[in-house]
Amino acid sequence: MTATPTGMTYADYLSLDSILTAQHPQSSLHDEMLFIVIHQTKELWLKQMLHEVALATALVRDDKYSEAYKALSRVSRIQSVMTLSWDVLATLTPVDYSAFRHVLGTSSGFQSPQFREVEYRLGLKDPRYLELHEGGSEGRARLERAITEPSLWDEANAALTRGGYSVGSSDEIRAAWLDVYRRADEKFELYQLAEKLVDIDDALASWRHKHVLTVERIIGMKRGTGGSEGVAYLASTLSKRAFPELWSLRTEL
Ligand code: HEM
Ligand SMILES: N[C@@H](CC(=O)c1ccccc1NC=O)C(=O)O
Repeated sequence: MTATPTGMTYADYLSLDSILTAQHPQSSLHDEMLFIVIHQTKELWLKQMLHEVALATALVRDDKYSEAYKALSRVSRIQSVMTLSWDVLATLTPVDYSAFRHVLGTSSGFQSPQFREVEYRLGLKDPRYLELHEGGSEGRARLERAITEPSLWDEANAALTRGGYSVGSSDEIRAAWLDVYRRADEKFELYQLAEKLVDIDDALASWRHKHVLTVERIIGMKRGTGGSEGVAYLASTLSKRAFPELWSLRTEL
């Protein structure tokens, strides 16, 4: 292989010096490295998901549906990889995790601004989670923007309005999407958009299921480091839906 004319190397391009020196285990225990790498990988995938969701939201706003489907399909494939990665973490045994769990202090997935931003950008805007992020921090500022700006679901419903539907209440939103599903042949652009959104909600629920199952496998019914009840709290999030009307309308089909 010849060098590129710019002199750019693999290590330069990927900032390997930064990312491969960013693992700082707080114990000398072997398995803590796995815990760190799994979580750092997750944050990189969340970053890519936010990048795709932002693009898809703008494309839906501009009625560029087939380009939006590409970004949305990529989001659900990333979610599949994240769900599969629970199987790697499940090799961490309860005894091996409890040996270093104390170094985590009160840190927790609760404090991941990117996870919450994904929820907010999709349309799941629960303001109670804002308080978990320190006022004035970069994460808090991002979440405040995300909760204010139109979500992917807001833009999908705005597309319905442009298509002549009225979407003032949840009942109207469900009735409008129900009509799209019943007339999928004519309304194929909106119909396909809706099914891409269901793919994402479905994949998010699968990720949540695997999280709660893996957590029960590793810490049983212990409380979470973030202060929640643990498994009971995570189980309570399983019914969350970013696009609830796309689920409830199915009873009518
Ligand atoms: C040993 C492994 C893990 C355990 C025992 C665990 C446990 C928990 C618990 C108990 C909570 C509730 C908050 C709390 O009280 O701390 C939580 C929240 C969370 N965890 Fe984990 N977790 C683990 C690994 C992971 C991994 C690998 C990810 C991401 C890939 C993750 C992402 C999250 C997120 C995003 C939340 C917030 C969820 C929400 O509010 O809906 N966790 N985790
Ligand atoms: N809540 C977990 C700890 C945990 O999940 C965590 C702690 C620090 C950094 C990342 C974590 N996991 C979720 O993103 C526990 O209760 O053991």
